[in-house]
Amino acid sequence: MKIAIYGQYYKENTQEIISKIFTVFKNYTVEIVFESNFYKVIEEEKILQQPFPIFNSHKDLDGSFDMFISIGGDGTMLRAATFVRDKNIPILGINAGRLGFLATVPQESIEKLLPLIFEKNYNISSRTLLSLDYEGKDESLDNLDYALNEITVSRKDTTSMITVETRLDGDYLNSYWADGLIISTPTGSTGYSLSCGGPILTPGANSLVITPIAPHNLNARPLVIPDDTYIELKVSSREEQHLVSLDSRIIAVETETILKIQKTDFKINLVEFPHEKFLDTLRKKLLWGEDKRN
Ligand SMILES: NC(=O)c1ccc[n+]([C@@H]2O[C@H](COP(=O)([O-])OP(=O)(O)OC[C@H]3O[C@@H](n4cnc5c(N)ncnc54)[C@H](O)[C@@H]3O)[C@@H](O)[C@H]2O)c1
Ligand SMILES: Nc1ncnc2c1ncn2[C@@H]1O[C@H](COP(=O)(O)OP(=O)(O)OP(=O)(O)O)[C@@H](O)[C@H]1O
Repeated sequence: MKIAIYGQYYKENTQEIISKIFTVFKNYTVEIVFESNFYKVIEEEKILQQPFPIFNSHKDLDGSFDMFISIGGDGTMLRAATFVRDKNIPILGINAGRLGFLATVPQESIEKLLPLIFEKNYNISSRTLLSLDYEGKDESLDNLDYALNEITVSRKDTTSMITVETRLDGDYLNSYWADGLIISTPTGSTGYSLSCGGPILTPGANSLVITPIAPHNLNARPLVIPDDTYIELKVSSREEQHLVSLDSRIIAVETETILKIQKTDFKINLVEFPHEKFLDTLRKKLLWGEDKRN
């Protein structure tokens, strides 16, 4: 099995996590390839007993890889998706972070759960993504014009609200007067959208959520729409530019630009183990099980 390993940070517990992974791997035939920046740091820390091959960018990943292991929190998982892109390589998230909604394997369970990938005892949770297009698209996007969690428009360099004219399949929906607007996938529904009052969607729901950020149209509420809807947003503002975010990445765009948002034709596959399924994560991470009355 050929496995890519990626992490954004080296912290005091990274060595222990890598050592647990290697303890499992030594029982199987595994070809390990590290992401180059992560490899540089762990080499400096001298925790590897032999050299390993590296990959530098998404271009170095191909169909020969069976699995992509992300060591970190949800932010690292979002970055992992930018390496994997449309390559269909399943991503397994080891949670070295805090919440770990997407990175579902706790450090303590590495030795128990990792062997399951070799026994093929896991499910794939396919996640919908959103793509962004507009005339004069920013080159800095470097083809990273899609989001696993959400695409958001928001105000820039002003405390004044922006107006977000919104069309669904060409039909006028509303002009939100707000700090911004979130278009969220089911995956992103437990992220920013949730903080703004949006509903939680299970990963398999074929829907998207449009959630305004602090709307002054007090009647405006989060709206669930089919995920094959073609969404157009046009922001008006006192400023010349507004912000557009795709997950953790952010760019400035001229106001009055028509932003075209739709579902991508590929998905990101997350590895899901028994007992670490979405519904378990909901109860554990959003503390639903903490109400002692039931
Ligand atoms: N007010 C908010 O809630 C708010 C504001 C901005 C961004 N975000 C979220 O943060 C994401 C970017 O992550 P980052 O690491 O760069 O920022 P960050 O460091 O500010 O982390 C944001 C938090 O959101 C959590 N998170 C991310 N994706 C999630 C998901 N799908 N379900 C549940 N929780 C999730 C992370 O665990 C982390 O605790 C964005 O995609 C957005 O969803 C949330
Ligand atoms: N490779 C790693 N080794 C050890 N700890 C890590 C590693 N990557 C991340 N962490 C820890 O997790 C924290 C958060 O990481 P990350 O930015 O990936 O997630 P996040 O978006 O903040 O989400 P979460 O709430 O899940 O932590 C880091 O500040 C660090 O403490």
